[in-house]
Amino acid sequence: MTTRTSWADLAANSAAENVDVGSSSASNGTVGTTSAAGRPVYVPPHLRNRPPSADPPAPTYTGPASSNDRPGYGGSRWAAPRNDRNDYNNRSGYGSGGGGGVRLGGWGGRSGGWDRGRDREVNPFGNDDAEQTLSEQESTGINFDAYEDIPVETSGDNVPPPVNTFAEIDLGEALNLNIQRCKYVKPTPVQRHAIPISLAGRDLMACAQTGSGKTAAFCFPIISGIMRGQAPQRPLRGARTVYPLALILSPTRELSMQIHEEARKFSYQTGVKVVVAYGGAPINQQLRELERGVDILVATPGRLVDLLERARVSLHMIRYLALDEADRMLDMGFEPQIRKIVEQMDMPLPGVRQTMLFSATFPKEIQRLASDFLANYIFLAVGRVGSSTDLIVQRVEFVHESDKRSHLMDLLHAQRANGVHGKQALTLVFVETKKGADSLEHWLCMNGFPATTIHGDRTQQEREQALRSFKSGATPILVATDVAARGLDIPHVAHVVNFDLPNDIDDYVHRIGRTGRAGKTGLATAFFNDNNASLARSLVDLMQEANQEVPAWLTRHAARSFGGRNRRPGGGRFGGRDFRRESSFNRGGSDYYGGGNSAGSYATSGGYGGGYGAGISSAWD
Ligand SMILES: Nc1ncnc2c1ncn2[C@@H]1O[C@H](COP(=O)(O)OP(=O)(O)OP(=O)(O)O)[C@@H](O)[C@H]1O
Repeated sequence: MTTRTSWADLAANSAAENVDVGSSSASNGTVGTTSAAGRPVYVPPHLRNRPPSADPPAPTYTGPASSNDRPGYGGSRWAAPRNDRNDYNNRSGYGSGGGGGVRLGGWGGRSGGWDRGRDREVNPFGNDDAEQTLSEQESTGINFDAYEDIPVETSGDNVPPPVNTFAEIDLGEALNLNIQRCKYVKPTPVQRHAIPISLAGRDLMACAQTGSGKTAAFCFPIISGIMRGQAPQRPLRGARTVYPLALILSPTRELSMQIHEEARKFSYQTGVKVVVAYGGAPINQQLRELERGVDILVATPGRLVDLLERARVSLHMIRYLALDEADRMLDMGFEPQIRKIVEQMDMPLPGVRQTMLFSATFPKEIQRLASDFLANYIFLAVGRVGSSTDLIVQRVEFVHESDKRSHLMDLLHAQRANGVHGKQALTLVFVETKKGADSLEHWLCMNGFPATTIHGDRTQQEREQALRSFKSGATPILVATDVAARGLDIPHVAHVVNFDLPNDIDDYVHRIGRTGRAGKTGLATAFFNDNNASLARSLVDLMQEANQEVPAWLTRHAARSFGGRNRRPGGGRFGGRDFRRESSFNRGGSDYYGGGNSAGSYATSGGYGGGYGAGISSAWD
């Protein structure tokens, strides 16, 4: 099913909502797990990790459900099934089919902040008065029209319909208030589709443009699900083992920190506690934070494996698993660690937990791997790199290796002369190696352009300091390796320069996506030479899709090149398309993408109507 979506149309529907649209530039949360995140009040060990005392008594969650408990489409896995949409007020928890009206009652598990009798919850919005926050914050005015006509494609079995407004979805009052505090007036296209899918309890593989709000798309259903679910009874395995209910994995420390900051804002005063754990920072501090209680754990894979091996974290109670930048998490480097976490520890199986995979790119071979983690999932594709919107102007210039520095200098001088290089206009320069990053930074500084670097050889403290200095505009040029290519949401990045182009077109997509975010425009310049020949064809394809001007010399390069890994026929307007379309599922000849009903034949021929990963994999073996 392909639907056309107009954000402009949605503007009319959001009249009932009274705040202006804006990005979350209100962000001023603390970075990492500093003690400022909450002033601890002593809690005896036997009372730790217990649901807050104000919670109503609730039925016990007794660990992974039996196969009979696995819900099909239409109900959350973690709440009592709800047949009558009117009786939710009588229940302490309920499943949501998504798409209902605003409901204020029926939230069984939690209400209010997690600080009750324990830690004090620091206001991540930096302002204790919510009303004041709403009225006083300056609107940053996301350009919703920019997303008009964005192509959306969904496939899978019984896809829940999208929503037009947050008000249509029953996320819970406390979360709705935080959405307002973030100044999110209406859902972005990926949120319109992904949130109802997740609220319906479905597994999801979602591929949506950079900067289009994927973080909220997976955070909202998780927070909402934990809020409405039953208060868990964590096993008493060891006083020091903690049992998060949701796990969000991301490939880099900085991205984990950013997701943590966002999730803390979304979960403010909901009773849901978010903790982050990542490498390079003192583990003891993170352990202390975990001991104070955790519902949602945001982590990088390496640090999480460490915590699991020390038996300080158990995944036994995981109800929600989200992988951000999922294609990166499953590529060569990370896959063994991810498999260990997801398949070899004590995490509930696919179909028992709910799994959500998000990225702006989803190569088919990675989809194949990823589907091991999913059960009867829905594939969602929403646009690609500002594709139909031209949010990012892409320029490619032929620059010999030896001329790159002087060429960069020319660009920066021109920028300065044109006034683009003001305090708020930041330039992100991608290079291939850590050594190259240091040496370019040094050279820029020597030539009067304040720059800093972020790469894997710097200490975590240095990395964080560099990012802070760049974000604040104190050092308006950041020279980075691919460690900064994914996920980082830095307002005011006006220009991304690919000083060294990556070998993979998907990496290019993520890099240039550091600008032109949330409806804003940006510029991406790439230095191309003969060393980048293998990228030529996919670069031309991508630029054409995005209505960019392609230089004739690049088209000639593309005509000469053979494509290889980077040629992705059929990718079309999206960063990926459901690989099941071309797999053995199609052998029966049924077009299960035509609509919800045809999925029946898909399920039958594919043999996983029951919604289990094993069925999926056997179908292509
Ligand atoms: N509904 C909304 N209304 C306004 N702004 C939003 C909305 N949802 C998200 N945003 C803002 O859009 C920006 C980009 O969001 P986010 O970082 O989640 O993008 P992403 O899709 O994860 O990008 P990437 O692919 O680069 O990781 C953030 O500043 C976020 O606060």
